[in-house]
Amino acid sequence: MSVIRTESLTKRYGSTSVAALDGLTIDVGPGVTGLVGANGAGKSTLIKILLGLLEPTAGDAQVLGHDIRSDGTAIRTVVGYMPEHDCLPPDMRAIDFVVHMARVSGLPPAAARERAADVLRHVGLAEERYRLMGGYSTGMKQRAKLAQALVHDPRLVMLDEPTNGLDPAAREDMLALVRRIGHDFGIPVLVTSHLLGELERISDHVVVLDSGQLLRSEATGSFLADTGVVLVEVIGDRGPDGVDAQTRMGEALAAGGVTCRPRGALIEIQPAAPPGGSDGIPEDREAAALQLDTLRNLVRDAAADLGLGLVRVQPQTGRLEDVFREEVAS
Ligand SMILES: Nc1ncnc2c1ncn2[C@@H]1O[C@H](COP(=O)(O)OP(=O)(O)OP(=O)(O)O)[C@@H](O)[C@H]1O
Repeated sequence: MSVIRTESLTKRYGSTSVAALDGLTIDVGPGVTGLVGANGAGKSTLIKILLGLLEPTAGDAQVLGHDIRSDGTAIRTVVGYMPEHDCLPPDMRAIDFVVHMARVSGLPPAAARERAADVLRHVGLAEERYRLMGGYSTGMKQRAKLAQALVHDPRLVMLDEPTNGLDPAAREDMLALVRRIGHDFGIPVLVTSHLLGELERISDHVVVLDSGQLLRSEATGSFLADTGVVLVEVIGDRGPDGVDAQTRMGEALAAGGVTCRPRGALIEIQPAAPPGGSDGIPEDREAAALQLDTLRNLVRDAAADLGLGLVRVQPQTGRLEDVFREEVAS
């Protein structure tokens, strides 16, 4: 089921020749989707287009089945939006602001008050809801912005850099809240971050943008699992020539045709040559599992031949940040 679909979406601001979005085609489903990319990659531009707040230069998009060009109002009725920048009136109390936003969304007064108190409690502002927002910390402001995005029971929420300006503890709290929205409340979430690794723990799916273009769009699991690198650790005695266990094992693996190198106390095995992907990482999971099995057997036999203890043979899961860097560099 598609929550968001875009087709060759392009946006040029004014007469600039550089496109903020450049032929972007994505299909976003339910769950939490992380939209990541460096500053200026086009994340905010995409969100504003999806909300019908900004006209694309070319291309099409639908949000929950609504067309962005003709159904902007309908989209904003069913989508909760947390903007990147501070948009909170400093001389208003959070409770009044969130009630106001609920009323703007069409909730009657009593329901708006009840719902506002509920969402403020959910985001952790129960105690502070009667304080003026001008005196809030950045973390409290981000929570108030999140509360107003949730107050009208949206069917989808778009959160633009919700962790911006937060210290590590507040950042973790915010990420946990985002995960709850997607997983416990079952509301699809599109959440952006310029910190590439930040969303990998809470996202089901990741869309990576680079200079307005789609770099990758896939399930977070496959993103993180396909480095193809395997780490090996052995323990044991030095050889008769004084060579340590790690080096002996590395030499044995190399003699068996395995590309490897020391990494600290570990041995890092690079992905084998195809079958499969051009970089040696098989494209289908079955082939990858088979390749790993063969490698495990080879490693086990080499350790046994040398009389070494095998502490671990472990596929290295990648980090989104590394995948991104490698792809931008290539
Ligand atoms: N109103 C505007 N007028 C002209 N150029 C703009 C405007 N808004 C954004 N841009 C440019 O479009 C590109 C994409 O910007 P956008 O804000 O969408 O990126 P972003 O990924 O959200 O970055 P950030 O994380 O810094 O907000 C950038 O080069 C930016 O300078």
